[in-house]
Amino acid sequence: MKHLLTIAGSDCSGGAGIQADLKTFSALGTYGMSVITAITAQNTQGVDAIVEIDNTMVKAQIDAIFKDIAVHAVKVGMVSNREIIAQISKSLLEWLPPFVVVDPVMVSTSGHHLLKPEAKTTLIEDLFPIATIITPNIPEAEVILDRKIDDIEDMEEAAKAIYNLGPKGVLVKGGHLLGDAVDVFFDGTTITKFTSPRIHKTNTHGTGCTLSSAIATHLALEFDLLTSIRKSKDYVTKAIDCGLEIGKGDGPLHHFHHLYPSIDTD
Ligand SMILES: Nc1ncnc2c1ncn2[C@@H]1O[C@H](COP(=O)(O)OP(=O)(O)OP(=O)(O)O)[C@@H](O)[C@H]1O
Ligand SMILES: Cc1ncc(CO)c(N)n1
Repeated sequence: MKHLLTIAGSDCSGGAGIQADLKTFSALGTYGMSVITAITAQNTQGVDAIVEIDNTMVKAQIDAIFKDIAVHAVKVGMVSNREIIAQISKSLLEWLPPFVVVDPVMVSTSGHHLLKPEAKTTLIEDLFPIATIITPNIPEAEVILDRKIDDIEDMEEAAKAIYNLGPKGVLVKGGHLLGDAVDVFFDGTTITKFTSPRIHKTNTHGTGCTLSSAIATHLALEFDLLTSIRKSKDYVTKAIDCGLEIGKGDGPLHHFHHLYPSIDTD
């Protein structure tokens, strides 16, 4: 049994954040654990309120887990502010989990800052260099690089430029473009594109959280990086396609363990 840890924010409506991560870990047959960095009051329509957790409590949660339980991979999501980011970086450098997937969550679809704008530099300097892979969506890649991304060629250039900020791999996600959902990966030598047909459904709340947790899970299950991305994209595509009609806005994904019977969980 592999043990997965998410360090992220709570989404009380269960579609994104910690809740999406834990559902993904379970659906893929692993044991999930969580360090909560912030509590959000949100639903399928938007974010109403955010409370950040004190960084000493973030440290205490991380230490409580690592001093007792082996962690086979970590996913980092919403990290809110500079103090929390610096603490996570310090703690991960101390405990050294084998894989760290960083989803640089910044602004919710409804326009709320899930990362304080002044914390962007700390995110880049403290977390990118310890990441096995980082998974920005197009708006996040634009903020990281301070440039526009309009097409797949721009995504390729962005993946290469973000790679120079220190992660071992960069996946620029194409959910925000039109046409097929194309994600672009760069590992320092080769660009690889992952394409799936765009699903015309509104239940896409939490796609990014789900993809990054699934990548962390497949890495823990000892798949290589490219296979982990491919299997994770397949998981997200199926989970969107399963179509849950929950809430009045952008609904959540359906995490279906019986779609993935082939994963050996011993
Ligand atoms: N309508 C869609 N049909 C098929 N795949 C999609 C669709 N929307 C997003 N994806 C895929 O879902 C994954 C997440 O990409 P996306 O760009 O939506 O991330 P995100 O914006 O971080 O997600 P979130 O909604 O959690 O903030 C990518 O693999 C992307 O290609
Ligand atoms: C807690 C949380 N993390 C990440 C996202 C981005 O999907 C969100 N909406 N909420």
